[in-house]
Amino acid sequence: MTTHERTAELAAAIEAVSRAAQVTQAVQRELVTADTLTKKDRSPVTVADFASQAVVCETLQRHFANDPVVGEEDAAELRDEANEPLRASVVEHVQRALADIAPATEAQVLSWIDRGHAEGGAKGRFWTLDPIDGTKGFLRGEQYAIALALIEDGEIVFGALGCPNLPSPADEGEGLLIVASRGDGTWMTPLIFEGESELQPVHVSDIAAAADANFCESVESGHSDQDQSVQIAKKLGITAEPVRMDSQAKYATVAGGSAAIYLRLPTRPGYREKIWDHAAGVIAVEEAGGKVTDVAGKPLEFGHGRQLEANRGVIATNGRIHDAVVAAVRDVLES
Ligand SMILES: Nc1ncnc2c1ncn2[C@@H]1O[C@H](COP(=O)(O)O)[C@@H](OP(=O)(O)O)[C@H]1O
Ligand SMILES: [Mg+2]
Ligand SMILES: [Mg+2]
Ligand SMILES: [Mg+2]
Repeated sequence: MTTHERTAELAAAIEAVSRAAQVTQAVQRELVTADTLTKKDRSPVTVADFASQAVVCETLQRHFANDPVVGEEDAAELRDEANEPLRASVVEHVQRALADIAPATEAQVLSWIDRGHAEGGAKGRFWTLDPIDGTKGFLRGEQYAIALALIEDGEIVFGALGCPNLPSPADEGEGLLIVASRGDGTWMTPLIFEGESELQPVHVSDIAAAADANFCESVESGHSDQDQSVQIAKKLGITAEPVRMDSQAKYATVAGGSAAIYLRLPTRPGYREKIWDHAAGVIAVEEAGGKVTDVAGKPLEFGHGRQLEANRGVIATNGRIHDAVVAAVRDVLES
């Protein structure tokens, strides 16, 4: 990183996300089997989700005791007597991930998960956490992310996005970790590494014509309208097939320049995007030189609580082609 601001946040976030990734990768190795998909068994991702949130919240609490966390999960379901086996599995994975810190008790694990209950809002400082973004990708053994961002007075100022199944930028280590700090830039490093790793700067693609873009979108047609995206791509003269991937790995892909467009087109009018599904990815793209708005071309507003109440959908681009993409989206959505 080039400046000396937010170095404490950087250290805490790297620790939190890489510890959480150790947990999610262990769960994927040990609990996700060929049967998981065919039996529609969601228990592995449930264990990984809760354990990841516990580990990130413990780490944040150790570094920034007073910072609230707006996390996707809470422990209510885990406290249910019927869920004793699930709870035991979560506690065991958290204990392993924090073995060098302290022997964690069940009560502590549940209380760390519950630290994610904050409401967010327009004033003050809070973290937002998606302990596993792309739960469907996790179960398929495809892309998922651990997404953590810091918001101050409604503005994202720092983000860390761990993508265990994206390629590492080094021979050492597994997975990709993207970090971004407002006004400073975006960097990448191996997500899990032995020894010291360098942060390398990340930049968006420099294409100037939308027709030359690769675009990415969700694997899930229920999360983003894939019929409309075909029409938008056609209008822009894009001939490349869409790159479909789960999670905020899409933002990482735009930040790193492998794609110049990420489209998320509303599938139903009532849905509101969640802040933890976007904050870390948005700052990664913006600080890499790109631009992010909603489908109407308005900036995303992170100061309205747990949801993006003032926005619909998302358009992320390399910046240079943003206006052309917004215009094409408007034409298709209005037709
Ligand atoms: N109808 C909908 N429209 C848009 N996003 C939705 C949605 N229903 C669920 N999601 C969100 O889509 C996220 C995954 O995004 P993607 O499809 O890009 O991988 C989910 O995050 P989780 O997997 O953390 O629950 C969930 O919050
Ligand atoms: Mg999510
Ligand atoms: Mg999630
Ligand atoms: Mg979810």
